[in-house]
Amino acid sequence: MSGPSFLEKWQQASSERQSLLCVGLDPELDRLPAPLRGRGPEALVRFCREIVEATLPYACAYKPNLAFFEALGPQGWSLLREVLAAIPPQVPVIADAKRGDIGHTARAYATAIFEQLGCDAVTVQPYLGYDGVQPFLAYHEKLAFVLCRTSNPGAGDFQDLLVQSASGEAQARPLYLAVAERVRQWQERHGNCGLVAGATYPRELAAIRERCPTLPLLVPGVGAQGGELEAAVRAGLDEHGGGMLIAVSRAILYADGGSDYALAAGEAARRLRAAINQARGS
Ligand SMILES: O=C(O)c1cc(=O)[nH]c(=O)n1[C@@H]1O[C@H](COP(=O)(O)O)[C@@H](O)[C@H]1O
Repeated sequence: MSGPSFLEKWQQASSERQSLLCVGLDPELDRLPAPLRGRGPEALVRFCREIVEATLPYACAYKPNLAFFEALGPQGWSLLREVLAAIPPQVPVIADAKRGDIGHTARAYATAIFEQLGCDAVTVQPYLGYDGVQPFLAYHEKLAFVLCRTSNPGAGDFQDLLVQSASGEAQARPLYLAVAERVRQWQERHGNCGLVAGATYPRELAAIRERCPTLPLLVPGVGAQGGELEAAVRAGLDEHGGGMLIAVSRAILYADGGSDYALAAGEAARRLRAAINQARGS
């Protein structure tokens, strides 16, 4: 029998901790705090585990970005597993992997992330269309966050291009809104979709929320990327004052570069949760 779904874990963790904060785990060897620097990959695992312990009271989810573990070489995957083992099973984990490929390759990616790593959700890109995402959605208890309007400076290069459906029925709209509309249709069929929308673009985030009133939104870009927290929260909330995860990595991980790093990370997470809740009006 399978355990609780991503949605069940997220709702439980979010309401228990009164939190929409998702802590991003993006560790880099040369950014480790002074007491751990130069002590090898095991120090990186220790760092992540201490960050998890310190932020746990304030987090509704964790989001390790696989790139930072893959960058460690052949050991990366097992180091990631050691980090994941420190996250209590009732707290959901989103593998930030930004996968997407032709169907049978996407199936292999989904197996790796959901069955081998045991993560509860994943980030995917929609460029290949439905059959590139469907293998992830086939895991009913998991969730796929589809990139919609990303947080980076080049986000608009493609995502803002105006597109029209081949039949010409719908009005031309930016590609990111066409993605949002399509993912809303996938959601009706599968029930386990979400969207990624950057906090750095609150206007676009609001347009996505308007078209997708009930889809879970994963919202990175607050902190190191300069996204304005209050504007993002207001733009992304659903009608129940939730429905989003504000994902923050560096502003928590590197809140202090000295020996107080874990304490400082916990304090940064506590403040972020409070600021998010203030913007929610709760
Ligand atoms: O999918 C993501 O999480 C993501 C999408 C996006 O549009 N922008 C974005 O920054 N991210 C990820 O979110 C994290 C942001 O990290 P910080 O800027 O340090 O909080 C990184 O792991 C990014 O890869």
